[in-house]
Amino acid sequence: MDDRNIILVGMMATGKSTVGAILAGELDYELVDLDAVITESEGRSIADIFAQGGEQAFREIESAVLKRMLQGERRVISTGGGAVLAPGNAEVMLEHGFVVALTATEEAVIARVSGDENRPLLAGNAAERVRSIMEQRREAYRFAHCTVDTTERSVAEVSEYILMHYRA
Ligand SMILES: Nc1ncnc2c1ncn2[C@@H]1O[C@H](COP(=O)(O)OP(=O)(O)OP(=O)(O)O)[C@@H](O)[C@H]1O
Ligand SMILES: O=C(O)C1=C[C@@H](O)[C@@H](O)[C@H](O)C1
Ligand SMILES: [Mg+2]
Repeated sequence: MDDRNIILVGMMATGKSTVGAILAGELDYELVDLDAVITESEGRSIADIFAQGGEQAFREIESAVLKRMLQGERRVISTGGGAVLAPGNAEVMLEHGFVVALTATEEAVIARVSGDENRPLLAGNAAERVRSIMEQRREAYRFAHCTVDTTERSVAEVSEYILMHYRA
């Protein structure tokens, strides 16, 4: 058994936060939810950061917090859906832990985000936005050490699958 961090990446609503909490409990690792750390350290919501500084400002904060959180071990780090986008972030994640990409079909993502108002990038027609973002990010999560499709799996099954690969 090693002490490597586990880093979860993937599109919005693929279950990074939910599965991260289960993994951290199973391994007795520290849970780091990047969106939550950003909100707490900034003292404002993600929606406010986007509204006040635009997506670019959010990405700069996100990259700085990510790099800070990777300086440690025995952590499960649930990243935000776009944390893989800034240049260099994928490399730094691969260097500091076991990176797992969670995927789901467009239909599953749309169903899971319906009624949730907390995602500024989905403002307007959420289904259309999900389709367009998934198209743009088609390649963005491929760098991970391991990929798990969450569409037909419960969060418990996803966690178990990740643990099996992490321990292998
Ligand atoms: N495997 C799954 N099966 C069914 N529902 C799921 C699954 N994984 C997550 N969900 C549900 O989808 C919603 C979003 O999950 P969660 O917040 O964990 O996603 P996320 O990847 O952290 O999203 P974000 O990138 O926006 O932070 C929650 O309601 C959660 O219960
Ligand atoms: O996919 C994205 O770009 C985002 C996902 C969320 O986790 C938040 O980090 C934010 O809403 C942006
Ligand atoms: Mg999350």
